[in-house]
Amino acid sequence: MSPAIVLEVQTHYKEEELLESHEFHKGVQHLCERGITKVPRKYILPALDRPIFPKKDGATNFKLPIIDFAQLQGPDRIHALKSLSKACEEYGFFQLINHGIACQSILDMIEAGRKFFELSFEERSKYMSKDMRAPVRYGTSFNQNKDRVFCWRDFLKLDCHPLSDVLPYWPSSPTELRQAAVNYSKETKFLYIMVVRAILESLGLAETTKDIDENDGDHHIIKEFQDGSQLLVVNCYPSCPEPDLTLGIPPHSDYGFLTLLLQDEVKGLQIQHEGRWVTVEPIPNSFVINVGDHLEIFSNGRYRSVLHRVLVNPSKSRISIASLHSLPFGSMVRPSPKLIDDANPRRYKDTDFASFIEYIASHEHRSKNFLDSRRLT
Ligand SMILES: O=C(O)CCC(=O)C(=O)O
Ligand SMILES: [Fe+2]
Repeated sequence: MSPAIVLEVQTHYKEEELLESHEFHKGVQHLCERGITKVPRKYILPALDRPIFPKKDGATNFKLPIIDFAQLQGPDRIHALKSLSKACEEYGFFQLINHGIACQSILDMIEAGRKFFELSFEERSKYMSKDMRAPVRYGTSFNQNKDRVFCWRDFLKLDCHPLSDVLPYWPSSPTELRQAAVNYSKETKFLYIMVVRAILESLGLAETTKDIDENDGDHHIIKEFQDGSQLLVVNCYPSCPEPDLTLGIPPHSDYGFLTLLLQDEVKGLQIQHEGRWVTVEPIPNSFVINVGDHLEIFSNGRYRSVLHRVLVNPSKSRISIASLHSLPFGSMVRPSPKLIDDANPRRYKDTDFASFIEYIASHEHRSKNFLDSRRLT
């Protein structure tokens, strides 16, 4: 070992003598409040899993497809649906602009989320829970009960369905959090339903939105979407002294139907595209929307649930808010029969939310393993 590496390892050890292992379960924000200046070993990824930061002058020109929600609702819907379908097939992701949600609702939600992470650890820790189905859950890493290497993120998860049942459990501090999250969850749910309608239409499952309302057939399913579950996840990624040794969230795909993600102005989200990691540039007042595992299954593999991960920043902390939407807890997810024929045989087994929860609770995180377990070979 070179003297420089020996010195680095010694420094890591010294700082870690001050930390006991249970401290890692208190979260990254807590570690930063303790004043660490090095990433503890618990967070250091094996060399091959570490991110490579794009060189300043080597920034790629990657642009995620942009879908204009106003265009989707207007006379040019057919054209917008084609772009939507192309984005879901080729990227699994798109940015939605002109979505109609008031800027103030978005700012209020981000601000309330940020304030939650500024509370004292004692206050935050009231919401820690190992129960994956708890209506509110404050925690850290990806799956802190299973992860061998921790990741550099703390989270607050708020179950939103049905709102009247879960609301009394949500944090009462900061005082504005409940109201901001109620408004935000209702508005994102409405937007989600509108996007689902467009997605069904783009898959050729209805000629027009009007048919979706009138035909019972496959489209009583819209009702199922309306009754579906919604989870708000406030992700907090404190600034990190050695961002090239760790990740905010390791590569994963989202399990549900669609995720509507709000990122603040600090970039960090990367998606896997054509075999490389590309950074999603934040567009102010837009949503990043991605296809989840359930939509990949429902579309029989036509729309892709794509791996993504989060880089952390050496000087800025970052907040993102993911609104994860799925079918109701007990519903079966299966390829739509209309998308299966001789040329496109069924490619996935039926699945339900309960088996997903069971799967992740008992497996260490590894990329797309849940979806892989549902594939018919
Ligand atoms: O923070 C981000 O940009 C992504 C978060 C994410 O992937 C998730 O919450 O599933
Ligand atoms: Fe995700």
